[in-house]
Amino acid sequence: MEEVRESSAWVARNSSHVTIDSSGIEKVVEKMKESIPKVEWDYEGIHYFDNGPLTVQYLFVLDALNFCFWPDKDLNYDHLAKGLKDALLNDNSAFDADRLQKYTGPQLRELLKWPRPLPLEEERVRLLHEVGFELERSFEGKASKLVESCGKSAAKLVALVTRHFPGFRDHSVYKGHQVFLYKRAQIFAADLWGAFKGQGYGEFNDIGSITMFADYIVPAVLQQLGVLKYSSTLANAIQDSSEIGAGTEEEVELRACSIYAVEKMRELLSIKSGKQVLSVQLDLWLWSVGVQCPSLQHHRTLSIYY
Ligand SMILES: Nc1nc2c(c(CN[C@H]3C=C[C@H](O)[C@@H]3O)cn2[C@@H]2O[C@H](COP(=O)(O)O)[C@@H](O)[C@H]2O)c(=O)[nH]1
Repeated sequence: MEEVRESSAWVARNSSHVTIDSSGIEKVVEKMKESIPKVEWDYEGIHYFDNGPLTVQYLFVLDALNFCFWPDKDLNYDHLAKGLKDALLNDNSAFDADRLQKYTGPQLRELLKWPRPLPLEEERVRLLHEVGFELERSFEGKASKLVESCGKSAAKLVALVTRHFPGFRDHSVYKGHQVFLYKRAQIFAADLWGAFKGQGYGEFNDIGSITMFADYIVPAVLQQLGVLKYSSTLANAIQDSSEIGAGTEEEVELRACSIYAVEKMRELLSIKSGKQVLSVQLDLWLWSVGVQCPSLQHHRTLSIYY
């Protein structure tokens, strides 16, 4: 994940609209260093888990669709995770590679028991087809084969996922520089690690190489904590819920500066606590804080990446 770290650091150095406040980082770390918040994966109890390959298939489908919930004010991540879980409990072949290639928008809605079109529904369906097609073509239809071929390396898994599945290639060109953010590919590795508790399909020797997952919740939490500071124009745009275009400087800075800031928090926390802290742990904590704060104002970008 060096390319994610390096390119995010480049954005942070050249940023125009978002700045990272090192005194804000110090304050947060000072408060956290005695007891590093440990958030259980699936603390919500909404994910499918059977300790086997079907869980891997479930998590891959989940993360293929893990983006852009906000345009429907009642929809959130929990509906997706729980909806896909119930679908699988009802029909354990629902995510077979051949079935994934055939879903239509209305069928996906029905599967998730959602009464109206999903945000970016056509894209969601297209990405499901892509996952089914490529799993069938290269991995015997099974996401578990994809994971098995990574030799317990999360970095290899992210590389393989982004190489085979164009929908996971979450990157941007910022001031002429290619920036890699890879939110859904990285969260897939983290979800495996969390669900399988670092064993079996979730065993990765390099889980520390994963960065935080640049979504629309964590940047808002970092801003509230005083870690990120926004220009007044950007702060107003977020406050007014104005849409921020995908690939704009503002959008890339919000995401890349979040990655860089969490890396800095992790480094400082590891030094101050004398324990190795993972970005995944910090992410899960920050995200859980954010989703429990209904008044949190986040940036609004129409994107298939997060
Ligand atoms: N950085 C980060 N972003 C995350 C997650 C998760 C869920 N991870 C689960 C896995 C195990 C745990 O127990 C978690 O439940 C979703 N998201 C993002 O949030 C946004 C949705 O928000 P809202 O519209 O309010 O539901 C959307 O961009 C979605 O992609 C995370 O962990 N980290």
